[in-house]
Amino acid sequence: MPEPSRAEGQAAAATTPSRASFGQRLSRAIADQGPLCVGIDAHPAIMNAWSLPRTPAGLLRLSMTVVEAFAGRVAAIKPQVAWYEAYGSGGIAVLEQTLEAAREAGLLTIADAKRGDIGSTMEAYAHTWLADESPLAADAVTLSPYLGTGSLAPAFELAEATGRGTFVLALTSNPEGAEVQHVGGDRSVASRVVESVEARNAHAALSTRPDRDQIVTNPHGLVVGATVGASPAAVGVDLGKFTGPLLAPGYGAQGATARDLGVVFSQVRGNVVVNSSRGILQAGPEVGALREAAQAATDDLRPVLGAVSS
Ligand SMILES: O=c1ccn([C@@H]2O[C@H](COP(=O)(O)O)[C@@H](O)[C@H]2O)c(=O)[nH]1
Repeated sequence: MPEPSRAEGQAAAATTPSRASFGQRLSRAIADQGPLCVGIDAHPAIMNAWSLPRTPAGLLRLSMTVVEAFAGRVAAIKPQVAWYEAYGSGGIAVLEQTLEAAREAGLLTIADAKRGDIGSTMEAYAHTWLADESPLAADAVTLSPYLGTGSLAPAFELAEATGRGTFVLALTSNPEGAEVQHVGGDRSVASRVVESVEARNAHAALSTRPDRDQIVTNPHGLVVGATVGASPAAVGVDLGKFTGPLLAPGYGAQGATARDLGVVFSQVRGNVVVNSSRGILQAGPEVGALREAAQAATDDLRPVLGAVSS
């Protein structure tokens, strides 16, 4: 691996062809395709339902079918990195191929890697997911702030330098998340994470609020589960004031509905991307059936989360 450093980010900025920021690209994709993000989760139940072997070849078939089915039809795809790592080096090679195929198809990718470590190690994670020359570069990566949001700085810097994005776990969709994220009441752990990510967006200084076309340009987003109900306000998180994109897992297989999303994101329009993995993939393996499932989800979500015209 080439030496990752702060200088690398600056060098990358100098060589990256000028393109819209991740926030802009995602916001436009949501406006054009709707708020759905299809997750690639090679869960055994899905592999079995698709009659795929649980091998790198099966994983490749699943992944390429998702890219073929959804390029130009959903806002983004979110490969769950854990299911690629589960196959060792063969799985990582498939992830590289998947990210490349999505890039060529013009489909935005969010690598769900949930990385977070001390700053020096974070430089390596940042390089892996966010450097132009990395075979695993995605449009954005999910990050865990458990070692302190400041420790994620190498990823924030490289994302800003290369026009990519980050999504930091704030209020996750699993019920156990509350035991850590809600601590502190209206000055909760989650609210402090949100504050730090917002400060980083202000530092990136692309914009302070959606412009009149509801385009959110800032690169750093949050993961806020579709299942969290009215808890953001209760723990001091005002999503209406947040200026980056929001990634909402939990719709579909985890039980959250469009109505639930309307509660969580009542103050937010236009910059929420909603993940559904098993809920969509269970319609496969036929491309037509997958597209129908995605269209039904998009039609369900658009009235609740679509951009408002100004
Ligand atoms: O808070 C979180 C953060 C990430 N996830 C991930 O999203 C998908 C959800 O899959 P479904 O099949 O739609 O339930 C999965 O990769 C999770 O690791 C999450 O669910 N909640």
